[in-house]
Amino acid sequence: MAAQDKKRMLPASIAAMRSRKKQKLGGAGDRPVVPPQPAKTSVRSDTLAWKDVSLPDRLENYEGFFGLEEIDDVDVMKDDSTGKVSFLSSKPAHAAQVQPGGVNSGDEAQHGDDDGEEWSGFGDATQGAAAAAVLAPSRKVSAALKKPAKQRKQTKADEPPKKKKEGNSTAAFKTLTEELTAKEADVSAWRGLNLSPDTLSSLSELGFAKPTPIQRAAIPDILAGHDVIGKASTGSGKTLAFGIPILERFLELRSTSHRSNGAKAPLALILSPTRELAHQLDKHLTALCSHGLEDGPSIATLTGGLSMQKQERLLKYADIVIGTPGRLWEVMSAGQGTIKALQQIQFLVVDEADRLLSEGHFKEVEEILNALERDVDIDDDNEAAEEEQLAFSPGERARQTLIFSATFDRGLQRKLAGKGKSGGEPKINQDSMEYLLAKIKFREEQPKFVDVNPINQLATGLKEGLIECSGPEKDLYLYALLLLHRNTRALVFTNSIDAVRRITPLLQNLGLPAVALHSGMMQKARLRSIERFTQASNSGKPSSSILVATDVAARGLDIPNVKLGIHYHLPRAADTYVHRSGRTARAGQQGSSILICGPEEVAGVRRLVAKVHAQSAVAHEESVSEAAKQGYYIRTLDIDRRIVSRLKPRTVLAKKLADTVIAKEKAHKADEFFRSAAEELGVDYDSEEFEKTDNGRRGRGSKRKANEREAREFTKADVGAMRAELRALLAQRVNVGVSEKYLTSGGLDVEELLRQKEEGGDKGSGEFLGRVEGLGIE
Ligand SMILES: Nc1ncnc2c1ncn2[C@@H]1O[C@H](COP(=O)(O)OP(=O)(O)OP(=O)(O)O)[C@@H](O)[C@H]1O
Repeated sequence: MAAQDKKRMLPASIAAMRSRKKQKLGGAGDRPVVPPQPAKTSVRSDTLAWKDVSLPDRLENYEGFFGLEEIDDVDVMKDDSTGKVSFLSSKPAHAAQVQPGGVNSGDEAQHGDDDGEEWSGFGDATQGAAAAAVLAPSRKVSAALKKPAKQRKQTKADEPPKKKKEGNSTAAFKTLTEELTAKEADVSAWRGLNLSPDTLSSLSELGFAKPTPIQRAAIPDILAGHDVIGKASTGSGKTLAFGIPILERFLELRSTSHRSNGAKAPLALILSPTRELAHQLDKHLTALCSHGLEDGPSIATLTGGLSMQKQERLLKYADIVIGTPGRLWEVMSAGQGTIKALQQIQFLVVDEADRLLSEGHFKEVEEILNALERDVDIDDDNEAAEEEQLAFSPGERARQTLIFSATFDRGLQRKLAGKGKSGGEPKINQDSMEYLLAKIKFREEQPKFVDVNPINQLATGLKEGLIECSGPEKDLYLYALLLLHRNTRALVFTNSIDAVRRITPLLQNLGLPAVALHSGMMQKARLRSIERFTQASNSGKPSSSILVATDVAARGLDIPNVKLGIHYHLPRAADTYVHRSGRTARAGQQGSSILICGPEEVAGVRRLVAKVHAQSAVAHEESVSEAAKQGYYIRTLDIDRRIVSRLKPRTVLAKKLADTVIAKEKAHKADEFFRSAAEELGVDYDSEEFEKTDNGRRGRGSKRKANEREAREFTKADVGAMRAELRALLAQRVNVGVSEKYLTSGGLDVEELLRQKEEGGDKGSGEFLGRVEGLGIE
């Protein structure tokens, strides 16, 4: 951009600055007091020491804007009557030409003479700081602000962040790490993988005596520099299957490279489909990298819901970057040099790859993959800097791509395993995993496909069963199941946020320790829920904790000792069933997965579960539907319905209470909304009148609306009375029909009932308990 162009644009930018300043100061009369300053002389704008301001890497939306310059310590004077502007500086720039008479000449002069109004910056600065936008030929002009450097709040922006120690990132996963920190183990079983002493000592401290099958199979291939697509059942240690080789490479580079403590290009980028999983990955890798290591890699986790500035700062100094696609793309697009830094990663990991493509992530994943390609976004004028940056990573090699999941689309699996049908290229569905794989530039033509569970996608310690009941009875059966698993960590899956919002208070009203998790919650509340859920039974003796969640909790979450997964709503797809069920029976433990189905859902769910079990058909080249036909038949659990029906009055009341509170909150919010809308329009709003009009409408949801209306009309006293009644019901013993022992408000005395059973007590009660606890399928 020629100096001439800058000069001609300045007046407009100053006008823009001036009008903003007026808004902020409320006119000249409100001008802040300017402290004494060194003598300043008038200089020409084009002779000032303008400095380039670095801009975000991607500027698609800036409409021709291609440069920004700033200047500090300059006062701008404007004559309101003539529009004439002059610049006063205490330290004229190298080439600054002081003008006789103190008035600018050149283009600025056409704005008239100076009448002395002093422009003193933008309100919170005592010294003016100006910045001029340098534009493309469209000649649009705008102005931007920057406080003088010395006045900028002393943030730690320019300092490398303190290295995160294990446990610092989010309290939510603290307990997870604590549980990881078991006793030191003999790690001789890892020897064959040729890991460094540092990594072995870390594994020993974590108590991981031997590699899991996916670790044993994938680590050598990754260390040998191959691209790897890894498939293994849920809870089988996939995180460390890619985490250990990343740590190995870090250690290798650390001992030979010029990596310093300053800003650097990251070594690995890990994409995660959910925020919770991203934070958990952080926790697992932090645990791996901080045990037994003096100076391990720095990890930055970029997820929505938390401070973007802080995450951007951490990113500058990170060796390993973990991110959800939305936030990562936001940071990449807005950052300065972020894309270039990320283009230098040596590992790209796509965790839970199939999920990344669903639920609206696809576009961002595609953008990220495009941007990561090295020939994209290279600024021609800046080739030298580019080369310098690329040279920064010593021994740089082409990026390795690692893709992991417990579930891959069957057709793709066959293809990856080299069993794909020969013949013409099939049309690739744009939302498919295959499409993603086509987008990724693997370093090898054929990535290694490592499948350690070709036959079984589900953990071996998992028991499955279903409970059949009518739709409206689902709450009742859920309550009964949870009562029967009183001292258990249980996860309840629903298909909607509304259901989580309804079921959580319902269970709480029934005295159960339920917490909610869904994507509509604030990020901090999400982490708090996981923390509460995780901590509840870490106190020593078993105690129950219940997480009611949408499928945001279905993938990857590694919460120890979850013994029961309940599908309150049926999973919509086979892979969702696998991942939901995979929250239990992890790392070789036992667990149960129970589906609560309406009568019309049973046939479909049987097919879905059979399909999951029929994965063996893929391995054996049979058709899945054939295998499903003769294959796995999920058992219906035999619950004593008479006993469950005795829990009905309390469940109905607890539901009514929960619905009342929700309806009142909803009404309050709607009322606020209409009131402020009416205010804006200048019309009267009468909520009762509005209600009457609304009542007149019939159609879908009118019964629900009628219930809501009824619930809204309950007074405080009504609600109080309902609570009292519920308390009384919960205090009553529920006769289990055949035993001296009862279900009470404090829950079920399972031990006592089981003891009775063992002692040959009443068979009926024991049957009820025994069948459900053991799922009747042993
Ligand atoms: N070698 C090992 N020995 C013992 N435990 C291990 C080992 N490797 C990992 N683990 C533990 O196993 C648990 C499950 O690991 P991880 O979360 O990596 O499973 P995953 O395969 O990624 O599961 P998902 O498919 O559900 O995401 C974790 O608690 C982890 O600490």
